[in-house]
Amino acid sequence: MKINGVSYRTIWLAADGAGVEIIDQTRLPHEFVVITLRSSAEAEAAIREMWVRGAPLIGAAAAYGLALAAREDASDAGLAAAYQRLHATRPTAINLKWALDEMIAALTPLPVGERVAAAYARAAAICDADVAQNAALGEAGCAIIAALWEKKKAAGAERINLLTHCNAGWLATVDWGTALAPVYKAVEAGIPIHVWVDETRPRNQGASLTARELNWHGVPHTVIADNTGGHLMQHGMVDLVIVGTDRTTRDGDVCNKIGTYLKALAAKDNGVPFYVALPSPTIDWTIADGVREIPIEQRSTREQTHITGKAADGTLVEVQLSPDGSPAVNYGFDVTPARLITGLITERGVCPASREGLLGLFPERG
Ligand SMILES: CSC[C@H]1O[C@H](OP(=O)(O)O)[C@H](O)[C@@H]1O
Repeated sequence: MKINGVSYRTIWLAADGAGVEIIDQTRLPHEFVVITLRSSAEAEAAIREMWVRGAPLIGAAAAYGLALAAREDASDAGLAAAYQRLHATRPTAINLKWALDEMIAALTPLPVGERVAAAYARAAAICDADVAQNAALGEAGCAIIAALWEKKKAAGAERINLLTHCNAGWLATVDWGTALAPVYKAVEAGIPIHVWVDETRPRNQGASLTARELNWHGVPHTVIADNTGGHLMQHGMVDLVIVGTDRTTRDGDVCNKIGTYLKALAAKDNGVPFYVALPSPTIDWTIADGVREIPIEQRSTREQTHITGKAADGTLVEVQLSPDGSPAVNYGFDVTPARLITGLITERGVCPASREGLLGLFPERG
């Protein structure tokens, strides 16, 4: 995507062909800082501390993390140890395990001396595939928006109002994004679209990252408190919802940022179409029941009790929100059952949130 006219991905190979460069998303929206990862330990930290985040980008970062690990020790044991360290960074996004499995499958058949070059090549291919998949799902989602716009335009509407939760934009992937890819494609198609941006407590990925993206891209948007969406839906101010996902089961249950389930309930109650956008590496074909089988990350309660923002003098400051001694709990994700989902938007098209729907698009998984 473009930032002030300059094209960026979220992760790329450094000019020296060894380091891996990322945008430090903990510094956004107020500071744009690029970090060069030079070790597998730094790649682990980047994922664990959410310098990079978002399921597809976590996968891409893990892939390059294993390439950095291969430079350190390309033996079977060395790669296996790095796999475990990277896999342990965050538990929910299945893209992490998917990417690590892809890397191991590509490297272990090779002589040790060929593994570093192959690792960087496979990591680059994983990134390129993510970009292509998200562009394709963006087109599929844009068709949904376009059809809805035709109806709304005929009824006299001036724009399409879309609500999204958290950040499932290009900052959550290598490029294009998932939930926001259809928005960018709709903007390219000249459809007047406005985005309601859930701030998404506690880390505020919506307010700090989705708003940042849409601001850079010139897409009309409004940041709202997480609890506002239901009210907007009751008053006909939301035409559709598109969110991302960190892991979707073979039966269509969707794990996404905490609060997604509540938006889906409100959408169902108000007859608002609720779509989930995902590239296929986000599908966990090994599980069916998302509520019971998907591990939900719990993060530091400091993310809940404190917040960081820009002070009047432009410096970034952290302040405490709740009183000393008041306990907090910080669940990172929840699961939206398939019954609440209108459709899944994938790189192969749109399908119902069901085993039959997914197998219709991915028959090789049958
Ligand atoms: C396209 S994946 C985006 C997905 O990832 C976010 O989680 P986190 O920021 O904690 O990595 C959130 O669940 C988004 O929907």
